[in-house]
Amino acid sequence: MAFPAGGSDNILLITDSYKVTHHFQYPENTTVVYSYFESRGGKFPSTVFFGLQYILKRWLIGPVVTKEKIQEAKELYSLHFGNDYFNEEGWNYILEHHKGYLPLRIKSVAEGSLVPFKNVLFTVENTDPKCFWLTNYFETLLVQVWYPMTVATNSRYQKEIIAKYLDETADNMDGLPFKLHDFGFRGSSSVESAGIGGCAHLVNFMGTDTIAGISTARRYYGCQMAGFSIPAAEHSTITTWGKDGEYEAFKNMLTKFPKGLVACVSDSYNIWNACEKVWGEQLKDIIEARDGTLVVRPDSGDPPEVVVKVLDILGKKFGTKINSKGFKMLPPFLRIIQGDGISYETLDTILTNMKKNGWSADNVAFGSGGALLQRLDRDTQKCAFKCSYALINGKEVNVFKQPITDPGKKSKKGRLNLELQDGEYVTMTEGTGDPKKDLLITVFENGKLLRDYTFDEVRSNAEIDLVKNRIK
Ligand SMILES: O=C1OCCC/C1=C\Nc1ccccc1
Repeated sequence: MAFPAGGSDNILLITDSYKVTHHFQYPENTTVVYSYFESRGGKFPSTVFFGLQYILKRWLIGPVVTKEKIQEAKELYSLHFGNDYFNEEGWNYILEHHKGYLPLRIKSVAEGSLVPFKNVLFTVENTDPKCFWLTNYFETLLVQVWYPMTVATNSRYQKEIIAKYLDETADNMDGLPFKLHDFGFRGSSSVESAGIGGCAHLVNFMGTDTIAGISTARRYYGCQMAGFSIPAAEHSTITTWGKDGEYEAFKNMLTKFPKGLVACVSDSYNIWNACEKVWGEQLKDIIEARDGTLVVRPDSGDPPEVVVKVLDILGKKFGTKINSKGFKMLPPFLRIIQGDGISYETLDTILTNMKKNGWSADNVAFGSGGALLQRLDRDTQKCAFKCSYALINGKEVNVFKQPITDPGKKSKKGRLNLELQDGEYVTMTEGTGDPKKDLLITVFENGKLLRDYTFDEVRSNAEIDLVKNRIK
């Protein structure tokens, strides 16, 4: 998919106001500013690096600087500051000497990599000595990678929890890719965010209702179909049949979708009655004869209790079998999806209660919305972008901050490499790294994308090694 050369967006406006004044503030004869991005720590010990490619393709590749954009920015910043701070000369230089392509080099760890915090994830430096001021101009945009990275990370750690319970209570792991379904489109702050976050979740899973995420994977990661869904009811398609019409509504679901998977929200009035009487008696024969699987969806109540109670009722009505790990399984034509109150924090409580009551994790899939795509911020993984090196008057300077008021905010010094030593990631600082061992790959240089990851590659890099992770 060719990308519009710079598109219609004005990249000169995609920054923080104060950065427009920073070209005045560096030392005289600064010719290189080199900065890096890291997770300093936070909720999860490692981070799935993902989403830089989206930002590069969406905003930075091609001749993104034009005469018109310079003019628009000049006018806007003059009004915004009430003064003439805009670096017109600097941007005209990029237009004239680089034909509007950004003279930057960005090196990053492979997308999908799981990297422990406090390791360099990507670096940015100017490739033209006159454009020292450009490196940090794009901090604002590049640091937004915190979002896809954090969604991919949060989603991945939920995958590890589910994998653990499947390992302990299921015959195999085959169902894992479809165990956490994205319900988060409506709870996202924008269609663009849903696309980015929805795509990030699909690094780890194959089930989603967030179509925007599918579109993002198609357009930015070359993946024709990154996720799948099935016919499913919502409350309106049940409640429009009336309080006394739930049997008709449910029967209609089974009639209109006679084969394959079909999900039906069952808590509109009384889920215990729905499971016991409607699914368990009135529609029992159709369900048992059906060439497919009915997925019952609770959507209220205390999740650990509700899931087990629904399993118990359906198990009593339809029977159960004990699997190879000694846990109960519903018949193959019956499953549950719990799409309410699901998050990294609550998954374990539900799965442990199921296990305590003898139920295999394989009976249930989960849906997650706001917690999956929205209840995160840049601080969740403490993402930061800092200058660590500069060339001033031809002299190399290792640049750093070390606030007396927060040692945790100390930044790394010098040029950085990311290396594997005894299977562990190590960040080499102050230029001590071996370039031949550097895992930071040049993905962007002078407006060109040098490495285009496929979604399959990203997924492969992010794969959970179930043997390595086999939780004892
Ligand atoms: O029940 C289901 O079974 C599996 C397919 C999706 C699904 C429900 N989707 C959904 C989307 C957005 C908000 C709430 C639910």
